[in-house]
Amino acid sequence: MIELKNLYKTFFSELGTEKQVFKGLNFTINDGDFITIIGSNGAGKSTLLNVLNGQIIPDGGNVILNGNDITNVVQHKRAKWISQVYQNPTMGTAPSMTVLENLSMAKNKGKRFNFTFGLDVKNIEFYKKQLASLGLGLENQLFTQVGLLSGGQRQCLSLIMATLNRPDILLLDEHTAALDPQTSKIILEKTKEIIEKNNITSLMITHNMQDAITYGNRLIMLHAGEVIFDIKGEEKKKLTVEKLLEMFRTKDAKLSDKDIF
Ligand SMILES: Nc1ncnc2c1ncn2[C@@H]1O[C@H](COP(=O)(O)OP(=O)(O)OP(=O)(O)O)[C@@H](O)[C@H]1O
Repeated sequence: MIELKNLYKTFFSELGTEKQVFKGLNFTINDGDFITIIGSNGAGKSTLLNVLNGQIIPDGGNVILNGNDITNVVQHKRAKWISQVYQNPTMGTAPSMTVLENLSMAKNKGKRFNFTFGLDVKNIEFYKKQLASLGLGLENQLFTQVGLLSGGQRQCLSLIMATLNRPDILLLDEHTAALDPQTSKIILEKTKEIIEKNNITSLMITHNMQDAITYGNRLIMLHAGEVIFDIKGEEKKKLTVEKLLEMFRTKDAKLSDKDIF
């Protein structure tokens, strides 16, 4: 279980303006939750993931993982339990290394560097099986440099790499937003399969409301750094885009549709 307790975070721009993103956010993530996160630009979605992965240390409040306070644990130490796939397919993989080398590196994450990691031949069949299940031909490109792959292939590889060692928490920051609809669907389905099969606690940011409804057991909407909707279980299963929009419109007359798109 992850508890975010009374979180505060303010950013200061170079021009001296300040942006208070969180002002006392409380939020609990249960083991096995697959939470989709929607909300307008600047609502605090990425900041929330960055507080979880340790890239951003909050100004106030605590991040508690299974009863342990990890608020000030640095990002590289959290990488043992937390994996992330980013929107940009160029992040999360090393372009000048081959697919096999990237996979080997991910498999050995957190272990001491050793000079044979680039020759992880014993796992080739395992990697091939993982890649073949995507249906994008990556299993035949183990010795191709990652920089030569398409964005979709690279994002698939990032997903496989992020989940090879079954992280405790998987963070997905609009990881299919830069892909064509067909590839996006393939990766979302694979994401769902990996998460469900391994029961990985996951948070996925998306601007696609239908995807937010289709995937996961829980949907939250962030607005101005607050969770204004937290929809779970049966209620989530019955949700439609129209219902969600209606809930949003009736929540606060000051909000408009542009606040969620
Ligand atoms: N490092 C930073 N320095 C200054 N301001 C920042 C920084 N990171 C985020 N912000 C500001 O904090 C606010 C929240 O940003 P965040 O990236 O969390 O929003 P978001 O909900 O993910 O938005 P989007 O949908 O556009 O990605 C925004 O106004 C953003 O400009």
